[in-house]
Amino acid sequence: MPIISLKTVNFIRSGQKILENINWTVEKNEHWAILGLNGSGKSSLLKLIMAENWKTSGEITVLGTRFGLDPIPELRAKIGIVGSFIAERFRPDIIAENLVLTGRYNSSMLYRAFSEQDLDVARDLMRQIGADKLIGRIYGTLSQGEKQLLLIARSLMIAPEILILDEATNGLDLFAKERLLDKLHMITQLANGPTLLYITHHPDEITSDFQKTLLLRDGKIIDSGATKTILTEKTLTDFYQMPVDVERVNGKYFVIPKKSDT
Ligand SMILES: Nc1ncnc2c1ncn2[C@@H]1O[C@H](COP(=O)(O)OP(=O)(O)OP(=O)(O)O)[C@@H](O)[C@H]1O
Repeated sequence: MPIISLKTVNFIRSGQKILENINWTVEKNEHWAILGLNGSGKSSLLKLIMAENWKTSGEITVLGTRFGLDPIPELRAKIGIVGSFIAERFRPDIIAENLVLTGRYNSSMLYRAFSEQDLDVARDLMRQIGADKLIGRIYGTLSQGEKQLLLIARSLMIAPEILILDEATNGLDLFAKERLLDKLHMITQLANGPTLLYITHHPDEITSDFQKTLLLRDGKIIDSGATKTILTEKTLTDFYQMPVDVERVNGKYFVIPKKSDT
């Protein structure tokens, strides 16, 4: 049974069709990249899956929860999210491991009493993903890359079944980006690790960890399937509606707009 199923889903706001006729299924441990230009509906799609947006019509089932029929709060506790709209929710003076611990309560502050043992669990998680140097650091003083790493540790606090990364490499330099992709690779190797949904503008970030890719344009799925059949010159030229070349270097896909002769 798929862990995510969307059938003829539409999402309309302010009279605008933001997502139209979305049909998509995700199987457990099938990691997906979602590629689209600005405003194509990528964030709206992930917010639908997390029930932060509510569908206008169609059927959505995520981890066995049928939207509109089953309770949603338990579902949210099974989905981890990393993205700038989460990063902005924390006070700059929060200590790194305390921020990681907030993941357990799906909140941006620690409202409840917590013990040193609780913080040890958070610290262990930070060590597991190679963020040990951040233990004891103040969130507001961290670099973009360090903040992203912390948010990944936070999202793993609940051992999520689905981990959504929304433009997680925003603001990262070349090497920090590579380290983050390596961390994601580590996560795909975890026993009982989450299924990843990786939202990006950049095809070169779609590593071999992402077996499937979905192309979104103007709120519609233009194509989806095995990454190697999607990230081709023909499919991407149709998708971008601009001629592009696709080059593979060290297993990465680089998409280069073709220059016109004039
Ligand atoms: N609640 C809303 N009301 C009105 N319009 C909305 C709403 N939410 C999203 N939109 C519009 O829907 C479109 C898709 O937005 P969305 O944020 O999903 O795109 P995106 O692909 O994530 O873009 P980006 O790559 O720029 O982050 C945009 O034109 C946006 O302005």
